[in-house]
Amino acid sequence: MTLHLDDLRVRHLGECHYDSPFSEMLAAKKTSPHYVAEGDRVLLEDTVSMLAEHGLPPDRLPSFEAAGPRRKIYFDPAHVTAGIVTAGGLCPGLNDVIRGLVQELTVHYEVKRILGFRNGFRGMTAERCNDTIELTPDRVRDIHNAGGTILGSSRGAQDADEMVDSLVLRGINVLFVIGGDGGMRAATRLAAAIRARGLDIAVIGVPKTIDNDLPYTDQSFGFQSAFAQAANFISSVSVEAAASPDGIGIVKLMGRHSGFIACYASLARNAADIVLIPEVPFVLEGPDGLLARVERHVRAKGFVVIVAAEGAGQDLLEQRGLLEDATDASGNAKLGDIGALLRESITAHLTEVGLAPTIRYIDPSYAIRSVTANAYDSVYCLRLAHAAVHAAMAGRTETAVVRWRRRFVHVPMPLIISHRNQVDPDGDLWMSVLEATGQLVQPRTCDPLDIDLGGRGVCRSTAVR
Ligand SMILES: Nc1ncnc2c1ncn2[C@@H]1O[C@H](COP(=O)(O)OP(=O)(O)O)[C@@H](O)[C@H]1O
Ligand SMILES: O=P(O)(O)OC[C@H]1O[C@](O)(COP(=O)(O)O)[C@@H](O)[C@@H]1O
Ligand SMILES: [Mg+2]
Repeated sequence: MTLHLDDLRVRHLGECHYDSPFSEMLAAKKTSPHYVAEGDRVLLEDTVSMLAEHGLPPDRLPSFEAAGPRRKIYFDPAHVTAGIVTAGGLCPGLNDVIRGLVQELTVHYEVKRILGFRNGFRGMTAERCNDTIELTPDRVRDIHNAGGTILGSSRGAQDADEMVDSLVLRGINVLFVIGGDGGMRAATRLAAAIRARGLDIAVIGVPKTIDNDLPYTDQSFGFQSAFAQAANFISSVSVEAAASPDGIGIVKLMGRHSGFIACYASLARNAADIVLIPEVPFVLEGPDGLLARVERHVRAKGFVVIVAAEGAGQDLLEQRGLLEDATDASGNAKLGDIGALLRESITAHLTEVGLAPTIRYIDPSYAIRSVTANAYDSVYCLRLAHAAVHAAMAGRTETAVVRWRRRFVHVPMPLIISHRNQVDPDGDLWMSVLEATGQLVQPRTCDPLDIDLGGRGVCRSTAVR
């Protein structure tokens, strides 16, 4: 999709007339390698060839508005009531973002009232109209020490008009939505309903996804903490598989349509022989199939470690009638169990060829996303929260704050949901995975002499990858 400068312009509620608390501090600031001045923009693309292809002068090149404080703001902070909602699956760092929003709103902008909606958008329905928590600096002081979200979260559709009523009822004029693709879709619809009624309410999104499936953002917050946790399970399964005769280690990791967690967790340990992701189809049978590859690994080095994203191989499950055509409350596809299919088909195949496999299968599931944010993600969450507050106070709306090529920028919300971020099979991440696992080459079988000498471990070097 080719984007033009105008596609990347964010919506404003109106002119900014109030002095911001940062006015003086910003007066002398200019763009530098470490700062983007408020009037400057950040390029969408970063290679010479992509930029040259546009054939445009620099000020017409597709670019994002820089995030950060403005000298003038739209809202009078004394008249702001802010709302915060967390939607969709959990992700490390949700509490860090909530805490950062509350601290920035109160400390610098001196906003007096902040309400957190309970249990996602559900808390914004007429039925649950009192489902809010008053958020104060005291209330949020220690919340980053726990995973999850103090507000709760949920899936399932809500009526946009009902949610607008709920905002009006509470006098909320600034709403922060921390959510994934579904949450950003809901926020976009909500913002459209607000616009249709001519209301002065800013809606700012902070994209959240452990799957890293939202575009126009560097790795989303919490992703690093989640894949670090996932990597621990790969280590466990590797140890188990290596210590078992004909050991088969399988780890199934979250990632519905995008295999980023599987890729990064595998690279973090560099212990996987095979990584399976939704973006790269594979077959089970035949000389190039997964089963033959697994057999070669087992014969070559005595064991094999497989990391599968939960969305991998769904076509194989469908062919076998193992896929129910169902969705969750938010309309997300319910997946078939690729881990079970691998476990069963590998056991059957290896038994048939005369091996005696020991299967070690781990599905850490929620254990990777319920953890607290690591230090890196905590910093990231805090800076996103600051950017979100600045954007809202400056009257931006239907806008997400993201980090793009290491700069914090504003992205129009419709772009964030325009497509899904996926691992590019032609990209350098997948190339790194192929290099690390050796999936490009066939595993070499051991020298018969090695085997005679009893060394199942003899070939456990990179030489047999
Ligand atoms: N297409 C949509 N239009 C409006 N609201 C949506 C849409 N998709 C999801 N939502 C709402 O957003 C919330 C979170 O969505 P969900 O897909 O469960 O998680 P996530 O935000 O993590 O992707 C749910 O309450 C859901 O109803
Ligand atoms: O929380 P649920 O409903 O069990 O869904 C699990 C799904 O949530 C995720 O963790 C994240 O999905 P969302 O970003 O849509 O919330 C997926 O990796 C996983 O498939
Ligand atoms: Mg989602």
